[in-house]
Amino acid sequence: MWCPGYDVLLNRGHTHGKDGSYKWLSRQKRDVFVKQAKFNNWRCRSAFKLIEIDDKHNIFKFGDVVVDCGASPGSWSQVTVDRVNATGKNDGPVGLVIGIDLLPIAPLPGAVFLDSTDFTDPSVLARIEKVKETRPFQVINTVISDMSPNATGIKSLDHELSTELCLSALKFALTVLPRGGHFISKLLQGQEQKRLEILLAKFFRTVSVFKPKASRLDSCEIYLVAKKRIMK
Ligand SMILES: C[S@@+](CC[C@H](N)C(=O)[O-])C[C@H]1O[C@@H](n2cnc3c(N)ncnc32)[C@H](O)[C@@H]1O
Repeated sequence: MWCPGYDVLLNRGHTHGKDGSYKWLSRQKRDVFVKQAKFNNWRCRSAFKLIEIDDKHNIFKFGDVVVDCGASPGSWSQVTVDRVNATGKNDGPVGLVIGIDLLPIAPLPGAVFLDSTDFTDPSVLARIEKVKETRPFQVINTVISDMSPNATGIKSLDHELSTELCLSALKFALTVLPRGGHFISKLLQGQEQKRLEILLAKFFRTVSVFKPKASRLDSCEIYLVAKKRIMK
């Protein structure tokens, strides 16, 4: 999905004050993805990561049901709602996004949010099943997870905590996904990455590692993209 300014990755890093003097901008202010997210009404810059992932890997289809783990403030859910709903056709397929997060999430048409909810809580599956009472659906086509642990700053520990979140999303995905379903998860890189890739390859036809341009270069996050669930 192209949007104005999207390809402009470099910024000068400074602006001029009223008196013509140089003023250095904070990283947030000179970040083109932050500006572009505001322009496009995405709730945060993370939206562009999912846009890149889906543009490259063709994950979402009209009518899909997607579970978004770690959904707050909701930009991945916004992108997903856009991509699973046929636009301009009243009789087009209607998709659904079910977002879960520890934090509150502002309502979004096309999505149902279970906020203030720990995704690792065993009751989550039952709560998602309950969504069917108000928004009936047949299957969950894709599970996406952008869950991040509270960073400790200790790289190996952050990796361990991120691996646990990735594994809990995978366990859920393997419980709910039908043959052909897809799974995307953030991972803070570290020694378990290869083992996770090997594990994913047992359950999905293709597994790739993706670092979106919108992901900060100094961040050790990558995304594992596992396509087409295999049923043995
Ligand atoms: C990077 S943010 C997600 C941003 C989101 N993808 C978006 O585009 O708006 C990571 C989120 O993971 C959530 N999270 C971390 N651990 C979680 C858990 N155990 N259960 C639910 N959410 C969790 C955090 O609360 C945080 O909101």
